[in-house]
Order: sequence, then C-alpha cells, then structure tokens
Amino acid sequence: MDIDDGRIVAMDEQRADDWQYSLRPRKLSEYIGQDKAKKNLDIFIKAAMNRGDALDHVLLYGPPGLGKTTLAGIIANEMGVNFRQTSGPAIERQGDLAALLTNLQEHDVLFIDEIHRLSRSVEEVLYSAMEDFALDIIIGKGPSARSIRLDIAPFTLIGATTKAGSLAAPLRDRFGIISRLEYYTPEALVNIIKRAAEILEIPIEDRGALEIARRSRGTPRIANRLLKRVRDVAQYEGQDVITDALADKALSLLEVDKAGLDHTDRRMLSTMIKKFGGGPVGLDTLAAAISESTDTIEDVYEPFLIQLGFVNRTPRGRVVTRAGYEHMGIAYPE
Ligand SMILES: Nc1ncnc2c1ncn2[C@@H]1O[C@H](COP(=O)(O)OP(=O)(O)OP(=O)(O)O)[C@@H](O)[C@H]1O
Repeated sequence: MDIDDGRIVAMDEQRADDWQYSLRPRKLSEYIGQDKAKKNLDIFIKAAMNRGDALDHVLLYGPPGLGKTTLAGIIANEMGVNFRQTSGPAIERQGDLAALLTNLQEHDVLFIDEIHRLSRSVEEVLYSAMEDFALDIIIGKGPSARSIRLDIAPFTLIGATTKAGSLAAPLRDRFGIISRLEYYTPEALVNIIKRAAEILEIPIEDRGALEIARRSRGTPRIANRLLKRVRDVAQYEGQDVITDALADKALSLLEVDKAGLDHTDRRMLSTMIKKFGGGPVGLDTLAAAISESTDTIEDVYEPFLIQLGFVNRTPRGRVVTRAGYEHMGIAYPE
C-alpha cells in the first residue's frame, strides 16, 4: 500500500500503522465479518486440501484497509503453507518475478498487493505461471534467441486490488476465485475494536466501541487507529475505561464527526454546496477548487461520501444529496 499523508481517517496504510500487524487474526474463524467471502474461501480451502492441491488463484478486491492482506495471510495459514508477500510496483522486471516464483515451494501463497500496478511485461510472465506453473524465458538476443520453459511448483497467487476494473482481462480471467470485500457494518467493527482492545489491554465499554465503530468509515484499519487515539485521551483525562461519552469527546477533538468525516471531507462538501450550488460539478473543476488531484478525490474522498449517500455521481458531474446537505447542517434547496 502507498504510505499516506497522516489523515487519521485515511484508508491507506500509514507508517504509524505498523503496530496493527500484531493484531492480525491468523485463522478464518477469527476474521470478523465479510461472511460471504469467508464462507466461499472456507469451502474452497477445504476442497483443495482434501484433494491435496494448491488452492486456486484468488483475487481480493475492495477499498484499502478492509483486511485483504490479513485475509491472504489467513488463507496461507489455513492451507499450512508459506506466505510470500510483495506488491505490483515492487516487481519492476520480469526477472524479479521469476526469482520470486522459482523460490516458491509446493502450494505456497504468493501475495501481490496492488496487482493492478504490475507492468505489462511482468504481467505476461504471470500468465503461464498461473496457468501452467511454468515460466517461459527468452535466452539470448536477436536471431540466436530462444525460449526455454522452466517448471515451477504449483502455487496460489493471491492478488489484491482496490480497482478490479483496471485489471487486464487476461489476468482477471486467470483467477478462479474472485472475492469482493465490503465495508464493515458497525456491529462487525464493534467486534474488531473489542478484539483489538483486549489484545492491547484497553478497557472499553460496548457503547464506547460502538461510538468508535460508527465513525470508522466501515474500515478496520481506521477503527484500530481511532481506538488508540481515544485511549490516549482517556489516559490524559485519567479515565480507566472508554465510554461512549469519552469516545465522542476524543473523536470530536480529533475532528472526526458523527459520520466519520474529517475536515477534508467536510471542506469538499461545503465547497460543492457553497461554490457550486450543490452541483453538478465536474471532477476537474472540483479538484481545482479544493486544490486536490482528481485521483485523490476519486480514490480517497469520494467513495466514502458516495457510500454514505452524501454525494452522487451523475453524467454531468458530482452532486451533493439531501442527506449531504443535512449532514452539513445546510437547508436543501427544493
Ligand atoms: N475481518 C477482520 N477481523 C478482525 N480484524 C481485522 C479484520 N480486518 C482487519 N482487521 C484488523 O485490522 C487491522 C488493520 O487492517 P490491515 O491494515 O492489516 O488491513 P490490510 O489487510 O492491510 O488491508 P488491505 O490489504 O485491504 O489494505 C489488522 O491488523 C487486523 O488486526
């Protein structure tokens, strides 16, 4: 994952998130929520193990921070195989990928995060590796060049992406199992927060966990981050246990509002309302108005605002919905 700029509600991984690795569940039964993905994987894992095969290649997609890496690690653990982890941008040349693949042992899991960022030439090496467990390597140059085929151990590729749409069709078609991860419900997040609180020995009431869950943008990574910040405030205030009132106070201090929006989200909404009459406003115009790149708006801010139903995408541009106006405390123009 890219390293983000430090917004507390940023969905991308930040350097300061490293502590969260220790919270990663290791078994499917400890992985909370995502019932559909979990059930399918459970069936496929058991079937592959019964047959003594490697698990089919798996593509996990969905917004950042929903636990794709965590789930990939669980799959390897459940299969009882090694877990090798890399990312699309880290594999620069065909040789880099060949080195990874030839080092795999039977049925190992190779996890490639941000798989949509693989270069075309590297991707091509992956095709025969996925399909035939073989590498076609060209030796030499010019007229004397020849291709040799190298067998590799049967393995499972797990690819993760936030953008399934930007994956080339030949690559997408080579995944036997495609799972979409959804934003978590507040109830699932409550359980994730309580689990993390227990491991980190942070006393928390159920209602305190719910207050944090509601403001975590459906994302475990953010929930864990907010839990830690709320704990800081609890300690500062000399409180032993996190209550809903304390969580509310701490999150308000951090400028994370009731819906989980921070000042950047609110600035985008208020600019759309005040400068553009609530829209429709084109992406480029909006990006210029709030001094952000169109990519950041499309990938980072907008998905969550759309998910909340505060913003709609229309052919003529983005519009703020009635719910968006209400959230900002501004009357909706009838
Ligand atoms: N379904 C889950 N059940 C329990 N804990 C979870 C779950 N999903 C994520 N977590 C916890 O949230 C923390 C943060 O998630 P993490 O940053 O590891 O996500 P990730 O797997 O890197 O996400 P992605 O790869 O989708 O960006 C993890 O340490 C893990 O403890």
